[in-house]
Amino acid sequence: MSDRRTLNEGLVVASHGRHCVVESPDGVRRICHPRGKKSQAVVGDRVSWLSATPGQGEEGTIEKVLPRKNLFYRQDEIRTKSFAANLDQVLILVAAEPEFSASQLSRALIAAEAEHITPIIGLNKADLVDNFARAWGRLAPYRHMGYQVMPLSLKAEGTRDHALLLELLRGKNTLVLGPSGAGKSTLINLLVPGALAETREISQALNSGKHTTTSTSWYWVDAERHTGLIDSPGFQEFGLHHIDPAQLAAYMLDLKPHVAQCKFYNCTHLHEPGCGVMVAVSAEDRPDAISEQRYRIYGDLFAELSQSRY
Ligand SMILES: Nc1nc2c(ncn2[C@@H]2O[C@H](COP(=O)(O)OP(=O)(O)OP(=O)(O)O)[C@@H](O)[C@H]2O)c(=O)[nH]1
Ligand SMILES: [Zn+2]
Repeated sequence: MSDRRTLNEGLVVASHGRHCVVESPDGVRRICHPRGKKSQAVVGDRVSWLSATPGQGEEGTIEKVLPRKNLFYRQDEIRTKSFAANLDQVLILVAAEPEFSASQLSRALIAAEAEHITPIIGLNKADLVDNFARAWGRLAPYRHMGYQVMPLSLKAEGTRDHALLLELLRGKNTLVLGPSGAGKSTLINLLVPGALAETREISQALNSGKHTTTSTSWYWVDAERHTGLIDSPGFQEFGLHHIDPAQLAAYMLDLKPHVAQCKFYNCTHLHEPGCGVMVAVSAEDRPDAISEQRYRIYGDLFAELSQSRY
């Protein structure tokens, strides 16, 4: 008997450990299993999949992952990498409180720059006036280096933030990242009401009985399925193991323009004479000065990434 199953295309909308949920162009979702190492897919991947052989129910197998535009790397726990593919932008959500970590924020921005994904920073809880002002001040270096920083008040009555966010996201695939308590769930519930509860149920059903780890999930904001929102846990440990320390300064947009001034082409910007980066640190008379804190983050990351190479 010949195998008359046909190859289909689909989008990976969730990953639960070994298996994925693949959505067909008609919107039907089914569980698919990767055939081998080469067909290990992540959320956002376009894949070719085969419908199930008799006896396997409605499930399918992933035969091939189609070429990716980009792949967003980060590290959840030690050694556990997780990613999303084919992103247009990353919305990094922080809040007036709890106080955000500049180091975590910088790591997320570097990961995005390394894959040519546009980052946007959202600062939530504008209603907490004093803390908001402080957090807004702490974001000054990021505004100066050209990032869009959006003030948000996601819990407030009214539709202002909703409309602004819809405009920002329209027609794009956006990964939402943020530390615990920043308002990620609030944001997703605002844009895709009911989605999170549904995901939790599916995840529990798939992992019946087992400890359910939250996983990366894709949501459609619009009925036409043009605007994708990807929710991904794990902002705390942001591993950048894939980044070459020699490239680090190029991914930090406040350091980048100064690198060209360095005397040595392989300058590490840590101790070399004639370093263009070092002279710009805290050079308050200059509009393109690098803040002490950002330079410290650079030094810490450089050491961390250099160590993981050996
Ligand atoms: N004051 C204020 N509180 C907000 C705002 N938006 C969200 N919150 C509150 O902040 C808390 C955290 O919001 P969540 O949406 O659960 O945050 P999260 O990022 O999903 O956090 P995790 O579930 O821990 O990952 C909740 O108590 C929200 O009600 C806001 O604009 N202002
Ligand atoms: Zn230098």
